[in-house]
Amino acid sequence: MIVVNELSKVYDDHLAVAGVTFQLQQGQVCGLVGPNGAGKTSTLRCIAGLIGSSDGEIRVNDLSVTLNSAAVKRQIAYVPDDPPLFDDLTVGDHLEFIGQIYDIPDARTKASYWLNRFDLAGKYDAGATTLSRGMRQKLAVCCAYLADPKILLLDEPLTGLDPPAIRTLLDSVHEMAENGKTVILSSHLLAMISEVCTHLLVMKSGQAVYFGPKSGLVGDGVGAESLEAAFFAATESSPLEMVAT
Ligand SMILES: Nc1ncnc2c1ncn2[C@@H]1O[C@H](COP(=O)(O)OP(=O)(O)OP(=O)(O)O)[C@@H](O)[C@H]1O
Repeated sequence: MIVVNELSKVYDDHLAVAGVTFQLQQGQVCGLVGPNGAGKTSTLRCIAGLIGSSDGEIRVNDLSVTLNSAAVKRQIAYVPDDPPLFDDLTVGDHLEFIGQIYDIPDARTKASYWLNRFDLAGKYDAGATTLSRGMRQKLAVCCAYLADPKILLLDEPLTGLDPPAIRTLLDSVHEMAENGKTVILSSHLLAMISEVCTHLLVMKSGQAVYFGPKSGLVGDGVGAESLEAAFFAATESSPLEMVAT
């Protein structure tokens, strides 16, 4: 479970995240959307404990990200939009490394499973620097899945993926949620993420202009036929009008 309460992040004198509040339970998938510079990555990095928040509180399964940083990090996998792989390691080395540091039983078998699903098995011995952008993204997702975290933070994971990999990613996110994990998925590819999200957090200029179930923003009776239409409606209206209660 993730509880974010009045989160703010200031860089120098720039307010990147301005009092964002939301909660997610086990098994929920939250689509994090908003225009460029809205504060999505900053929010994810604060939750992952990679950068400090300037104000507010973040709790992960009842642990404070600030006070219990190490314990929280063990429960979270964060996949950034430009995964920082180790240049000197192969694809297989990356997964073996994750298997060792997280002490994962049957790590090799599980790694093979994810490599096969993401069509990366043929690259097992390839060096990280020889991978295409999409392959790097797939390897980072495989590493995150292998670590078997309770919480997955995926920052624009679809960027650079081919259509089969996008399908695999979306299917796997759905499966992760069914297995009780909490997932936050940031993306500009609204139509694609819409199918897997149970919740939406729409950000604009650092503020949450909507947080709530997807059904509160998209679908019958709420005015928006698609997440794209809802996105434009939410990001073009006043923040306070759209925050769910
Ligand atoms: N390290 C930093 N130092 C200073 N300003 C930063 C830093 N990182 C982000 N910002 C600023 O904070 C704001 C939010 O950036 P952030 O990367 O969180 O947005 P985003 O919603 O993820 O954007 P995008 O959709 O383009 O990836 C932007 O104005 C950005 O310029």
